[in-house]
Amino acid sequence: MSKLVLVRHGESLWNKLNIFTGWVDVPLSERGVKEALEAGELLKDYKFDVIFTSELVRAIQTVMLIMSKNSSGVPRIIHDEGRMKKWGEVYGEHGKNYIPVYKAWQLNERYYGKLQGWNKNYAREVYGEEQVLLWRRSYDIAPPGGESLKDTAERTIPYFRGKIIPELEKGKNVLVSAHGNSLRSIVMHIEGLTKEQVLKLNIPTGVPLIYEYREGKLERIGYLTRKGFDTDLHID
Ligand SMILES: O=C(O)[C@H](O)COP(=O)(O)O
Repeated sequence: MSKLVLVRHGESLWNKLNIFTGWVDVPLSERGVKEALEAGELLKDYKFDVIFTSELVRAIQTVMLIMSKNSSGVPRIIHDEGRMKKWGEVYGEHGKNYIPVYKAWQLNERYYGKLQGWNKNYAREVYGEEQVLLWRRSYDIAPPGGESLKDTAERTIPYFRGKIIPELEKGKNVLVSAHGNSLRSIVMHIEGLTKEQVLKLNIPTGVPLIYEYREGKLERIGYLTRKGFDTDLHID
């Protein structure tokens, strides 16, 4: 049996300012750093064999802060090409003692198009509460020039099935660091949620969501909190 741990990055500087972020590459806020360290504390005895993160710095920071508390090994970013790949090779015994970290644009946040950089309250004033909620939470309504959750799923799910599931099948424990909406699309897929249910699914920042992989199936264990497991997905 292997484990899958999904984590949404800690609060970013633009989450704090309530600004649509999408693919804008902004870092964690101080609170986000604390959230990531706290997630690391909760996960400190988990053994990870492989790590996946989006290419955005807030997800990379989160996973590295988590791993700074973890004793399973040293995370090492795997680069695909050029000098970064060649000159980053490791020789000798430490060549084996690391946890590979794969960065994938497919796990990036939903592309928010023309809304990137807009304050969410200002967007509500201009377009109305209901419209903005549909852009943020509906399954197939895309924000202007951006991706709907369905569009996002068209890149996250093939990656999840093609790269992440095979690691679980090999018996590896996997940590994935990504974003509110890229994770909503993955959780929708794992849990078989309907379009109506996904509208109400909000994934909290920095709280690990744990699954166990058994006989080809992912079984939810729950959100790992200081008080133990919260088994509810909180679709209200
Ligand atoms: O991209 C963003 O602004 C956030 O990461 C997620 O935003 P949302 O909660 O509006 O989908």
